[in-house]
Parts: sequence; C-alpha cells; structure tokens
Amino acid sequence: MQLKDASLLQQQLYIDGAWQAASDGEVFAVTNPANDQVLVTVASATKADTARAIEVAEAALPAWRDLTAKARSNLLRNWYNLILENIDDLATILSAEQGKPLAEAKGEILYGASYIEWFAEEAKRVYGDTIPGPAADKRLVVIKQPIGVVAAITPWNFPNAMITRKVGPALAAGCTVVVKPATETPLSALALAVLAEKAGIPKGVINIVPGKRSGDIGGELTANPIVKKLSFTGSTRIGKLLMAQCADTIKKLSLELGGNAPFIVFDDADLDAAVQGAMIAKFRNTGQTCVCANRILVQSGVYDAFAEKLAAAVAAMQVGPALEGAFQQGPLINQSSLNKVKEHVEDALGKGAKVATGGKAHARGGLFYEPTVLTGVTNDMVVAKDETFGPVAPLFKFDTEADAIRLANDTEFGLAAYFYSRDIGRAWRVAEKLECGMVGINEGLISNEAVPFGGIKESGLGREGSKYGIEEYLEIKYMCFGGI
Ligand SMILES: NC(=O)C1=CN([C@@H]2O[C@H](COP(=O)(O)OP(=O)(O)OC[C@H]3O[C@@H](n4cnc5c(N)ncnc54)[C@H](OP(=O)(O)O)[C@@H]3O)[C@@H](O)[C@H]2O)C=CC1
Ligand SMILES: O=C(O)CCCC(=O)O
Repeated sequence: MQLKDASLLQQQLYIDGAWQAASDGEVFAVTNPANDQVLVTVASATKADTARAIEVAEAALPAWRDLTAKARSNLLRNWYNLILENIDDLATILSAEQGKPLAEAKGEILYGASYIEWFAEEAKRVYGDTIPGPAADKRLVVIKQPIGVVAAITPWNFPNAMITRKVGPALAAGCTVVVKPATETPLSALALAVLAEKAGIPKGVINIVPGKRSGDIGGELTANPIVKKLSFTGSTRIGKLLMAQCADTIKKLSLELGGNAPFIVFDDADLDAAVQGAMIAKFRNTGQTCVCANRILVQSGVYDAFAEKLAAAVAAMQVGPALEGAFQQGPLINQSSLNKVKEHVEDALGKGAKVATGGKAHARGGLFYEPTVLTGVTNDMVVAKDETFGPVAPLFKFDTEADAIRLANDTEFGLAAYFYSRDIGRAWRVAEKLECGMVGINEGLISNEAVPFGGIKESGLGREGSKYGIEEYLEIKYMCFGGI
C-alpha cells in the first residue's frame, strides 16, 4: 500500500492519546479481501483495555464538555480539513482493507467528512426552551446537556463514515467516545484518530479499541455503568443482543440495523431513470449497504423491458481489485458473505428463477461474484426475506399498486424503500404507506449528512445525521424557578 503519509497506517490501540499494545499482547491480521493478503496485524483489545478506555473517556469528559460550543466546533472543523487534505491516503487504506473501488472509497471519505463538518456547525445550535407555565410565580426552562461517555460499535461496510456519523455528533454535543471498529476494517478508524489528534482534539476524548474478541469488548461497553449511550450499526442479530446487554444499566441506544429495502418500478415510471436508480440503490458498495435495494418489484406492464435494460447495464460493470484499476464492483468482504450470496442465488434458481445476467462466482475467483440480475423471483424464495448483502438484483412481478405496497411492507425490516412513478398522486400515496424510515422517490441515492438516516420496525432506533442526529447525544433537563 503506497501512502503519502505513512503515519496514517497505525496498528495499535488508541487510548488516552497514546498508541499501545493490547494488555495481553494479542494481535489480529487485517487482510485485503481482493487478494486475501495480510496488510498488517493490529493489536486486539481485551476487556481490561476496553474498561481502561472507558475510564479515560470519563476523565476527559469534564474538560471537553466545558469547552464552549464554538471551541469544540473549531476543533471538529480542523479535523474535517485534515480529512480532506489526506483523502488520497484515507481512500487507499479504506479500499485496501474493505475492497470497495477507489473512486467509491474517495466518495466515502467525502461523505464521512461531511458529518464532521455538519456537526461542527450543529455544535453551536444546541438550543433550549422557555415554557409559558400555569403559575405566575414560576419560570420553566429546558436546557440540553451532553449525555456523557458514548460507546460506538461500527461495521466493515463503511469503515470511515459510520465512525464520523457517530463521533461527529457525540463530540459536538460535548460527549467523549470509545469506538470499537469492525475486525475486518480497523485501519480507517485508526487513521481517523491520527488526524483527530493532529486537529487538536484532546487526549481521551476519542479512544479506539479494535479487537477480534468482540464479545468481550462489547460486553464491557454495554455493562460498564460509566457508558451512558451506545450507538451501533450492524446486523439485527447483534443489535438485539447489545440492546439486551444494555438493559441492566438503562443506556440510551441508537441502533442502525439490517434492511430489506423494496425498490418499486411502476408502469408509469421513466424506465431509464429507474434503471439508473436501481444501479445505485442495488450495486453501491457491491450490494453491501443496509439501504441497498434487496427486492426489486416491477409492475407487469414494464417487467420485461425493465429487466432487459437493467441486465444490460449490470452486465457492463467491470469487476476487480480496487487498487489495480477503475472498477465499479469489488469483492465481497469475506467468505461467509460470498457463501450467503451463492446460497441466495442457488435457492432462487432451484425454485424457478432465471438468470438474466451473472449468477455465479466471478472468473477472478477469491471473493468476487458476478453482478447478477434474476427474473421470475417469487415470495417463497430466501431473497424475499433475507438481506442478501451482495450484488444480486432479484426481480419480482406485481400487478396493482395495492399489491406493491403489500409486498413492500411484508418484512420485519423498515429501513429504506424506493419507487419510481411519474404520477404525483401515487407518489404521495405510496410514500406515506411504505413502512420505513426513508423513501427515495424517483431517486436511488438518499444518504447525505443533512437528512435523518434510520429505520423503524426491526431496522433500529434513532436517527443519524441532520438536525435530529445530535439529539441522540443530549439529555433534556427541565428547570423550575419558583418564587419569582
Ligand atoms: N446495518 C448495516 O449497515 C450492516 C448490516 N450488516 C448485516 O449483518 C450481516 C452480518 O455482518 P457482520 O459483519 O457479521 O455484522 P455484525 O453485526 O456481526 O458486526 C457489526 C459490528 O458489531 C461487532 N460485533 C459483533 N458481535 C459483537 C458482540 N457480541 N458484541 C459487540 N460487538 C459485536 C462487530 O465486530 P467484529 O467485526 O469484531 O465481529 C462489528 O464491529 C451482513 O451480511 C448484513 O446483512 C452488516 C454490517 C452492516
Ligand atoms: O449501514 C450501512 O449500510 C451504512 C449506511 C449507508 C449509507 O449511509 O448510505
């Protein structure tokens, strides 16, 4: 890996502003999913290391909380500027450990940085309220205060942006943090810490504890009473486990979990726009995002035409290792992800679906899979219920608007949904009836720092980004002044 600034590639825990080995000396290997080669080994935090990081974050809290909002904002702005100055190195590190194409990795660095910039601005806008009350001799006031020490557990699919989307608002609010990045992708997290330190963010405010013993680290983050808030992005299974573990100490929770997003194409859609939207909504990050279209529902009148256009666009995508060319699709993150993709496709084909393009492991071997379009997909197939998290577009057929809504909502998940229609009445009706936190209407890319990202049902709790995102890191205090 060629970097302009080699100091961005760190291999140790970052606690109290110091780089250190794990207390028992354990390390784990970080590999490049494009070729299975070990990039580096990284210190693997223990439960004791995690407990120490939490204590350090607690010690750093009073001074950080007591800075003016403007001072915290300026430090966040410094961090944002440094991230942009180092975009090439950060993207290289990200692509190397995660596999996404370099252009997409640069896009993620900009996207991740946008949360730091946004919350640098929001830090100064944490307003309270005065309430006209029922008694003449009382004055009722509401203020907002930082919740305290925050734990963040983040996934491998966005190794940079899922950290900045949590740490940005936490720091802006006046909280300190302990971050546990995914085992597959700790290097982007550690590089962010290098830049945070350079930006002047005081020691102890951000602590990073990568480690392969995620149960031990997560156990400490959820049981330790010093931690007042957990923000997690990952699978619904682990989200439920962490929620249960947080019950004993009644921590505030943000959970951004799995999805099963429907992408609906109505007969009156602009088909070329719908194909373009589906390419983004389905194949961004090689199909590995929680907002990826998982089920493409196409009305019968345009089914064949849409399938043909989508298959042609998908077949034209280039697949390959991020650091070796300008590809549009990378490898899956690991063997179990690849196995899941294969199982979903085999199950669908076994039950009568047909391959329009792709449908098998890519000739490059390793963790590469051909971008795939399946037709004739029905609700009894595994792809209808389970998040594939890979480059497979299954096309379901429906007849009426009511059928589309029923099918779309027939899932325990409720994160994102998309639909294409040129009928304004239908656009309002369908958008209101879809059971989810976010809807793309004639749009396949809905994420940005200014909007509330999050889901309902088993897709999670809380919102990230936007003016709402900082509220997750604040407590409300009501004060009653009597005897006026
Ligand atoms: N909502 C989303 O964006 C994401 C959804 N997913 C979905 O989940 C599936 C599985 O992906 P996977 O990576 O296994 O997701 P996980 O939920 O297992 O991992 C997400 C994060 O949680 C950590 N973690 C895992 N187990 C524990 C634990 N017991 N206590 C504390 N932290 C823990 C992981 O650490 P470690 O890496 O060390 O295991 C990682 O940092 C995907 O195929 C996809 O369907 C996955 C990632 C993101
Ligand atoms: O959980 C994910 O998949 C990451 C969020 C994707 C996005 O921000 O668009």
